[in-house]
Amino acid sequence: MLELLSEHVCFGGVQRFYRHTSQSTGLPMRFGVFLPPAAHKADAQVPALFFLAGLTCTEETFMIKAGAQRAAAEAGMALITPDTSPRGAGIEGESEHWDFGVGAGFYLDASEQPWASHYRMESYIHELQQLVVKELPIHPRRIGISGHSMGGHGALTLALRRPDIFRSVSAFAPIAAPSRCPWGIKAFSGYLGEDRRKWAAHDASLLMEQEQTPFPDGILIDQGLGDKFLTEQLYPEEFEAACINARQPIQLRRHAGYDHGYYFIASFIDDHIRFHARNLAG
Ligand SMILES: N[C@@H](CCC(=O)N[C@@H](CS)C(=O)NCC(=O)O)C(=O)O
Repeated sequence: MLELLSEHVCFGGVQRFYRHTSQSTGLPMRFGVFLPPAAHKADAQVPALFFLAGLTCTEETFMIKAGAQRAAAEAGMALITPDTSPRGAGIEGESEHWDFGVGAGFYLDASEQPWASHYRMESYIHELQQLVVKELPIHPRRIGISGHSMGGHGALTLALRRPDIFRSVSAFAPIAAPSRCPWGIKAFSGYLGEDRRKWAAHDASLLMEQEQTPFPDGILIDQGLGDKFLTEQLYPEEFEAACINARQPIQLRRHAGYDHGYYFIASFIDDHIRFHARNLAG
């Protein structure tokens, strides 16, 4: 059951925000949807791009800051923006850190208490995918996924774990080797415990080592070279090397001067929308 929170006409399509009760997290969750003009036609089923945002963000951040709606309207593509964590779980200290807990769900299902009951963001994204396909004019199999930073980690890992659902994948400045960076180590220790075998199932570079070209149309990653988190937290070169070993086509574009923020994302989002539109056309 979807509760419409707001609706705005945008580039001939419509920007909406919804709330619903999630079985996966056991809590009310919010998400954003942009439907392009092509979705207004009778019996329309448009392709959709899930965009997973990064640490401290909400379902609104990408919709407000990336300026993606113009290209999505032109490409006839829906945009779906989930929140970045459950909210209101009532776990002591869940809002104390900006890189763990609220706003930092890392798109995985926690196995450790007190997080395991509500912090189930991987299951939630799958629940949301099924919900939007059922309730909105979205094609059930033409679904792509992208994301930024923690959301780039989410996009790469969810796509690698379920390439049958997410048929096209890209990322901006992803946390590409979380098992070896401070953000990833903190999140994986807290949500998954200390057994590093569990971590490997949620680490894009380690997952890619076990793969054989899951995305023959390629993976697109953009990375700003002025990104203050690049050296300590992101490691896109590790994911690139794993792709080359697995014969997975990858385009890792390195952009001089661009930082980690949404001015960088806004500069290249149109390329990502067109990349996914091409991959999901068939
Ligand atoms: N609060 C952090 C930064 C958090 C941050 O940069 N978040 C990124 C994702 S990892 C983001 O998209 N923030 C929202 C924005 O830039 O509008 C700091 O103090 O360095």
